[in-house]
Amino acid sequence: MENLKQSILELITDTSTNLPPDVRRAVNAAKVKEDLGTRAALSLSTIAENVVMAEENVSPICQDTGMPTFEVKTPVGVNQLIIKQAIKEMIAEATKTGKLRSNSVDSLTGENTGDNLGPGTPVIHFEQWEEDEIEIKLILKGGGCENKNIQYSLPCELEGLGKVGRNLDGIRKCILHAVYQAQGQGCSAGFIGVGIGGDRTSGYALAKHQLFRKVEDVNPNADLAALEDYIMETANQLGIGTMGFGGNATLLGCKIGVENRLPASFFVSVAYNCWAFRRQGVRLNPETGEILRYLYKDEEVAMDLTPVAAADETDDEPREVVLQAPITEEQIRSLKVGDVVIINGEMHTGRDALHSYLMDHDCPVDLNGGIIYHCGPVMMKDHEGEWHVKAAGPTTSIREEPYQGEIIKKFGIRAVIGKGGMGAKTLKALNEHGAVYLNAIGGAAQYYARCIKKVNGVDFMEFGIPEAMWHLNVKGFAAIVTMDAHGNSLHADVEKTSAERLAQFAAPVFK
Ligand SMILES: O=C(O)C[C@H](O)C(=O)O
Ligand code: SF4
Repeated sequence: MENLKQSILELITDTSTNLPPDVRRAVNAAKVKEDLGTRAALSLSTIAENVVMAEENVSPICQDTGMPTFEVKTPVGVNQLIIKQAIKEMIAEATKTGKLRSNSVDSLTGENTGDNLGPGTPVIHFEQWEEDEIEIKLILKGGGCENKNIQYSLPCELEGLGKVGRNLDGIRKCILHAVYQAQGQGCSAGFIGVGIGGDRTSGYALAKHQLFRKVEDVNPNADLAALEDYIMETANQLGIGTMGFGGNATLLGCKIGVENRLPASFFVSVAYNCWAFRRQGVRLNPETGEILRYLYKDEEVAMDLTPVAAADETDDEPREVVLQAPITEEQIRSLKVGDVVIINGEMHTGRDALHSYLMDHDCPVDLNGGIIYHCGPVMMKDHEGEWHVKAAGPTTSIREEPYQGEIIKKFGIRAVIGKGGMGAKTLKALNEHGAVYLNAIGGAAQYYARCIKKVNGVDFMEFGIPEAMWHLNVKGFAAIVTMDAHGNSLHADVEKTSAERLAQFAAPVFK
């Protein structure tokens, strides 16, 4: 097994940095579905560019490299302990070289282990099989989309859809609702794996397992194949679109599996995966551990980089405004939902640990007129001790909803950058204190890392790399105003219209 470790490291690196061909085909097809010049089409363009950059730089597609989850199958006689040890060592190695973000956090103390190892991480499932080769599959599913997983216990009642019975039509309603409730927060357009039956634990495991099916494969069960087709057709009529900006491409894949259940239980479990659908697999020689072939590399697929809107093709080109930090209240009040802003100057990262801390502490830097970026980057230190950004896309902002309004007020913040939008409390604070919410493209971690010209400093390293407060000098950082200082929220609008559309699918479809 002299090649085992190298093979596992290659698998981890490839999974994190190189989007598989079936996923690329789905993203390319989504771009064709969107109208030229729309926010959704522009976002898909950025996503495509980001995928190319990640492959070229051999760097993470998204900064959240997720919970590494391995599914390993071994022939009888192969020592699984050796494989387990090699996986752990190579996870730590890939973290050291910036292919993975340090993502393993002690749930009680909040301490980041720094090497992606700890109780429960990485996740490794072993199985024995009759075949001669070793198979290792890996999925890197980020936390933002993981948070949008949902489990339904039937029968139930769902707003807009009415009664949900223990039958195929009830399952249909749950899946549509699952896509609706994710909105853009799990970095739509997304993929879903659905598990029907099982118990609460095995139902979710089944749902996640469906994500290992190729995007294009057809369900062998005719009823489920019909349901998958129906969901693909219908979910894309909800109008949520890429990043929840509205649009025609909301769901890129739907795979449904079924297991038996207990008489008292009927679960429908849905695993939501963002567009940055990073999963790969290899077959290994059981003697040497060398890679015989990859499982999800049927052909090379280039990302569609054709421009979505030439300047003269659309009449209502979004207004582009250049902002230099610190920003004045007057500048902020002149912005409207839909404007594109290009930011130059300093911004500060801050996410869950920082927001909670700032509620009852001072801030080490002056945030007056400043910009907070909801971001947990991948960072590397060079030999001179200087920090470099390896990946830096936005994180889901709604988690900071309990704090954001008060933090804006307390520190005089003028702009909050994140993804997925925020709620009514923040919208009110934006209006009262003269601030805006800017949506960056989730998952576009290479695209944004390129805009960061210098790391000015860092505070709160004790929170761990993703949660620390990084002070970043940026140039040409583009984002879209999706909540302005006048009470307008694109997110509230899309949520309302998609809820209305969801309700149109209440009538029974399957017997
Ligand atoms: O943790 C992150 O950086 C992002 C997360 O995956 C999210 O989608 O919110
Ligand atoms: S930021 Fe978006 S693309 Fe990245 S892991 Fe989270 S949900 Fe996925």
